[in-house]
Amino acid sequence: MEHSGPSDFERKYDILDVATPRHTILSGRYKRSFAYYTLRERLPVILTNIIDSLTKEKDEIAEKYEGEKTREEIKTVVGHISKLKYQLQTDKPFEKFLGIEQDKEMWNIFLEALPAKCASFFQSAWLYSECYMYRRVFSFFENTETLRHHDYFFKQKCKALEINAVLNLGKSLRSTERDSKTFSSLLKVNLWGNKCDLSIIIPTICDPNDNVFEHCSTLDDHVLVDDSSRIWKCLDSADQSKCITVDFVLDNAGFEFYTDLILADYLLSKKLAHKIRFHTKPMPWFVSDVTPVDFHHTFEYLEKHSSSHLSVQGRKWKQYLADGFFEMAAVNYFWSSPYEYYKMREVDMDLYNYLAQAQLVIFKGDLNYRKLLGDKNWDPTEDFLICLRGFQPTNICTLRTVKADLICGLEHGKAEDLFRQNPKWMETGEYGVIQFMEGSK
Ligand SMILES: O=P(O)(O)OC[C@@]1(O)O[C@H](CO)[C@@H](O)[C@@H]1O
Ligand SMILES: [Mn+2]
Repeated sequence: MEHSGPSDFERKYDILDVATPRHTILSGRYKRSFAYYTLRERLPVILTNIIDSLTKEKDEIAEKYEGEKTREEIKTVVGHISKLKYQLQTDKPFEKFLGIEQDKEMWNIFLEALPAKCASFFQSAWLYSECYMYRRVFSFFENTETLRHHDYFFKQKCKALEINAVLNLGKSLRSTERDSKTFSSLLKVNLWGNKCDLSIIIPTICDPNDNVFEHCSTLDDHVLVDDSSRIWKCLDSADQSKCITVDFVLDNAGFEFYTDLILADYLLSKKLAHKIRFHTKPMPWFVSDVTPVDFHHTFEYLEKHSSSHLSVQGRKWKQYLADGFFEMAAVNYFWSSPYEYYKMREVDMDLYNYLAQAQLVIFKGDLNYRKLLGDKNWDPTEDFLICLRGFQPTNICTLRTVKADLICGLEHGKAEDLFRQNPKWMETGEYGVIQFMEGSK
């Protein structure tokens, strides 16, 4: 096929018809990157879907909030989102936050520090553009009078909870032993729970007919790094005379969060931990991420479920919350900032020290992985320690299905094999990693 020259868009916005060069920050500048595809194709659709849901549900929303005033504000917000979509599609520069955003100082300091030539959607690091878009959308709602608490992703997150896979998993949980093999199986169920991410709808293990445990064991050759045994040792050998805390930096609501609760329950019931702390997002984030409302809604949903498997779990976990064995950590805006985690000490030392109290911090999902590594096209065999660039508050691990084109810690030749099988293997969620790093003493 004759190679067609650069399109007007590529010429106008200086897009290079290449994949992301090795050791380079992921960016929409590289046409053959997942960043470009996300910015060009996926994010405009996500913005359009928000506009559509606001338009279709305006009567229901007006009813829920303040009638005519809310209708007017929906119109205003739709206008803002339409303008944001235009800015995204024409590579406009990021704008400072000028409203009542609680974290606007942190965001404006970040935006001011960006070199002007890298401060627009396609010229910036993909991570910054994507975080900026979701943060900007929420600012339109938080600067209204009647829509400040409206979660425009809530219905989709509820659908991700009300699926048979939750019931299937609840039923398929056998009596679980306190051993590394069972622990590893539960880590893998949790890992594959991350495939259920609403920002990209892919054939997932949320198939209602799946027996999740059996399905997961067939995927073992898709776990590209498996540090399960090191994670087990980190917990199994912990000093039981101390209060052993495990933190979950959560990702997606729905089935994935249910698998987090299953794993958390196992850690408590087998005395691998005495307290579990959950970190949520302070606003609707990347479509599926858990907010405090989603967190509590999940417990209510389970408790009221017609299946005794789920209602017993819901009651037990609500009691864990009441008794302090489960704790939802205080909302922290760092989790909806654009900052990579190696910058946490500089930006929020209190959070870094808070995480340091835990025996283990479990980072869930792909966006957390991108922030751990810093959205850089590392050599796939690069050591996880190098990529973390000093972010070692305590022992950490990541449970991540591969949904973005960056990875580290692979055996030599593995990435090349996978690219030969499918050049898009890093975008499908078909592969995953369970990576561990000791905390720095
Ligand atoms: O953090 P999650 O929910 O696992 O995945 C989030 C995410 O990977 O989904 C999209 C597909 O890659 C990206 O835009 C974004 O980083
Ligand atoms: Mn997510």
